[in-house]
Amino acid sequence: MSLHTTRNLKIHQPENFEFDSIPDSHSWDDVHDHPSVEPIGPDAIPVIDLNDPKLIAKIGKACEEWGIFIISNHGIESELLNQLCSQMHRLFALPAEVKLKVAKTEGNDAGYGGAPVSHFFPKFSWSEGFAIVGSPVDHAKKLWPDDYSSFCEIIEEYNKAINSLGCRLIHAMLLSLGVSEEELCQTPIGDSSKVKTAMHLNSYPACTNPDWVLGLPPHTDSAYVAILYQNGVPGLQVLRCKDDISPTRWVTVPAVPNTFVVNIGDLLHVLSNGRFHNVLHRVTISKINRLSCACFFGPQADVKVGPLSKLAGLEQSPLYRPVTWPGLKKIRSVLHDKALQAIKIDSNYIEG
Ligand SMILES: O=C(O)CCC(=O)C(=O)O
Ligand SMILES: [Fe+2]
Repeated sequence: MSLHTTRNLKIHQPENFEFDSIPDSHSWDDVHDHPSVEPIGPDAIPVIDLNDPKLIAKIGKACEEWGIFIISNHGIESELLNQLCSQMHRLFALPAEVKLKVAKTEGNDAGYGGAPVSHFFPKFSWSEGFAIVGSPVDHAKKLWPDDYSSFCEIIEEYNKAINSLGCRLIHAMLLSLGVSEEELCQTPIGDSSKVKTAMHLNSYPACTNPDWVLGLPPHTDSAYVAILYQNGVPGLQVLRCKDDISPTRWVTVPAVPNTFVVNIGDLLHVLSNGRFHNVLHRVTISKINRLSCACFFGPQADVKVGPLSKLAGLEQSPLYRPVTWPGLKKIRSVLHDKALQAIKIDSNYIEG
């Protein structure tokens, strides 16, 4: 088995997902640290219709209580989603040596490899990924020298559609926090020209014995918000902490056709002064190949994000120091899940 373990490419060659038995390198000890439960009863993940007249209130409640929700009636054509899915199949079906031509390199977030979060864990994830930041054309030319344009066209079309959906959702989230329509454009997050996206295509190969493998280990996302398309195969789980009814558990997010999953990342948790829940999530594996496309929305590199002054006013003091998106990613690359702790107003952490 050939393992690629350079800093940005913690991944093994894709053809080697066909193991006779799960090797120790891919077998996680703590997959069953908490029970996995179905999304029913009090654990039913909110489903929000974007045409709902009570949209703002429902989104605000879901962001506070769950940090994740499913959206329907989003207006993105199912034909475009099918085409995106076909392009993802086409990409991940390429021979390993072709995909490795576009492997991520030091200091470059774009390209083929594992998720950045993988480096904190001793085991390998059962997944491969391809990150797109800006145009994918240079990478696509290396992958399909004679036919790269169909991939780029679909990615571009999807990017446009998901961007306007993302900005619409961010606006609704800000309105739910009490920011007025007039104030929206004055905040960097409310000004859609200042919102930046990154797209992660993920493939989670089928596994005959999936009980002790993980597609992605537990993590929060650094961005404001992520919008996830999944190919009809469930796998994503979110952590719900112990409450009056149940112990701490992993709730499986359903894969409802023609919907997207929206989850809150660290930067919206900071901006909302801790009101919105940056939900911890992971990906489990099944006997069916799963594909997903996660689009992350965050501020331009030079924008500092701190608690909205409206929320961190007289009644509640600000909890966090302002931070840029690259700044937060850098702190996460050192401190992993303690990064937000480090930017708390009362922390002594000094950025290196
Ligand atoms: O594939 C998924 O369901 C989730 C992906 C994810 O969490 C990520 O890319 O950060
Ligand atoms: Fe994530």
